Amino acid sequence: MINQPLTPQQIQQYHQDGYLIVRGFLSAEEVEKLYHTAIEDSAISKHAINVNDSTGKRSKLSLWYKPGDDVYGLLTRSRQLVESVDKLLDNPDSARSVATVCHFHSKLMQKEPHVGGAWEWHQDYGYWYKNEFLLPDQMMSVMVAITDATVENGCLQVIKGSHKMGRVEHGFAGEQVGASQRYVDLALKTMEHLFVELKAGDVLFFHSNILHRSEANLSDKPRWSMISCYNRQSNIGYNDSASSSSSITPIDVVPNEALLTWDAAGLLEEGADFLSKEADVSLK
Ligand SMILES: O=C(O)CCC(=O)C(=O)O
Ligand SMILES: [Fe+2]
Repeated sequence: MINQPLTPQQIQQYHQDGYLIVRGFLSAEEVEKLYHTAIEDSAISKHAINVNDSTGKRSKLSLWYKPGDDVYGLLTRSRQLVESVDKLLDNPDSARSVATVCHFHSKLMQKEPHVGGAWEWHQDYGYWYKNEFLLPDQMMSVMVAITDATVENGCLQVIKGSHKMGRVEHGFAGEQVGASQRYVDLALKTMEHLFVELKAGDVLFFHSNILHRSEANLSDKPRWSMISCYNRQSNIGYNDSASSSSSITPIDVVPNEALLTWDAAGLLEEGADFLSKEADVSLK
């Protein structure tokens, strides 16, 4: 894992564009460990949820709230990741800073070859608004590429700078929540539409209000990624009961080397708070 703070230029770029790519964030050895766990840990497949897109293609994801001592938990809790997030989130109380970064949830996105479905244009805050979080600048997502993500296998797409629009109206699109097509079309008149291709080990930080989508995976290659969502402790989700308050519990930060050197646990079979589809208020 790289071991250096984000630069002022990177921070400025995030605020301007609504996203920031950090290439080579993870080493090949770290990516290998994450990939093998994704394939081998039975908790991941056991708790996978299928989400259909509007054409009936199926995306698989496993979502959990409390980050544990498994390799994914150690990554989301790593000093490098948490300090980077801290630099990017709005901070009402600069004195406390890193100690106020919380983990809302993480999900392992499994876009399988030929099967993995598309995601409609949306803002993550389109979902989270329904959880009654009030402050979108205190929330963000971090996508870690576990495999290469390309145009062919359905990489993420963003509308650069669209986070500055604030929250856009969302409605249902199949089993997903989608942003108002009218506002997406208007945004695309002046803002740049970009395909975010990532190499395994690259990391994409993105604002909760940036408009993003992805296409189905029509290729022979899997597109796996982990998306971790972070929140500042001061931002209370008043309708966030499902997450047993993980979103306002400061992260127990671990050293960067924990991912490779600690004796990682499995993703807990029993008692781990994986999401079931029925429990998600933002999908209702
Ligand atoms: O994995 C993707 O392509 C997008 C998923 C996404 O945006 C989400 O789950 O909020
Ligand atoms: Fe999203």
